[in-house]
Amino acid sequence: MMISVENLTKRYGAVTALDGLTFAIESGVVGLVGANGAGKSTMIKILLGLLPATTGGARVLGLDVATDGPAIRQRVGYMPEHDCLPADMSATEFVLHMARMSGLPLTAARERTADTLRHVGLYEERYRSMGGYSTGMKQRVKLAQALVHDPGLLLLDEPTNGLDPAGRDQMLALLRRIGTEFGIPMLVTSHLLGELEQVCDHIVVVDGGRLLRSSSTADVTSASRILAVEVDERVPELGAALQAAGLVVHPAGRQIEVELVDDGTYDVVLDTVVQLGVGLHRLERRRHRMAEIFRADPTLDPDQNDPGGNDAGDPARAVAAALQQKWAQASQPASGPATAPNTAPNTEGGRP
Ligand SMILES: Nc1ncnc2c1ncn2[C@@H]1O[C@H](COP(=O)(O)OP(=O)(O)OP(=O)(O)O)[C@@H](O)[C@H]1O
Repeated sequence: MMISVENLTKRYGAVTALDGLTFAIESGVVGLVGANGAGKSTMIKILLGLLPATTGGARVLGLDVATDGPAIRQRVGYMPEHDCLPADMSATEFVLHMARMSGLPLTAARERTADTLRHVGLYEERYRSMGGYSTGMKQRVKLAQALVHDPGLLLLDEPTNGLDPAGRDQMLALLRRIGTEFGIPMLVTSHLLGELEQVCDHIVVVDGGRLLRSSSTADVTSASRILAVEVDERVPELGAALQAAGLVVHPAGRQIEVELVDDGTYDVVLDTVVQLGVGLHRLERRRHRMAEIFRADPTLDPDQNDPGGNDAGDPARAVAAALQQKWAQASQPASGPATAPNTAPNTEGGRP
């Protein structure tokens, strides 16, 4: 078991940062998502054995956070949220220092430092002082120092914090590679659900210190009650014809999205396509995208709350009840066949 948390509560005086959380994660890339102040950093510090829980407990890689903190920190790589890099050191000096601190002998530490800096894409700049680094480069040094001792688990606190959209995408791609190619399990925190959806196998959502949901990404992004229809031509005419046939349709670029009423909806779409004489490329139930679950309510939309792709505007705190309802709606199994005949594979899955 990678992480198990049992009835975990953490209070700072009158502030309850974590409130009776229970969840367990076997392995893989796990996202811990919540608005700023939801308790994510507190959770990571408890998992590292750096901060005692008020009540309840947790185990990391089978070790008890209350008693095995040093052993956990030896086996786990930690990337802190805030800037913590000495400006006058180079990436090589710093990462080498951290490798030595974790107990690696000098030759092995030198080799691991060079390899790790290459993996995170910092090889060229490795001898420059970090004071001159961009935010993206600093985030990659922080990731490198977490990776350098070949940990059994990575705990990454807001690795995309402060990055522009391109920098975010690069960091997410890097994390995905570390998770899949190197097979290192990790817990990644973010206040942006949409970006965690891209890299995580499992998502844990916290709000105001309480657990809203812990489930696999595939469960959350279960099939929606929307049919995606793609034809080779005459898209607007098909939309109008489907509307005339009594269906609710939404144009979506070169596709049309049709609200699924029942199994008969498939027949109406197929008949209409045949009548128009156009070629059908795709007809299938679309999967939910996580960010979409928030979209109906702008205060819960992570992208709208973070329009510039940076943390200038903190997202509004999620409203627990509304959020829970949206999760529930999104994961309701819809009836009817998952795909219609003659459908192409669903190639979605990237960013909305
Ligand atoms: N040392 C502390 N003393 C008092 N309150 C604290 C302390 N650390 C955190 N808190 C409070 O606990 C709550 C959870 O904070 P935490 O930093 O864990 O949240 P977070 O989800 O990581 O948010 P952020 O991304 O902004 O760091 C917040 O209300 C915060 O103000």
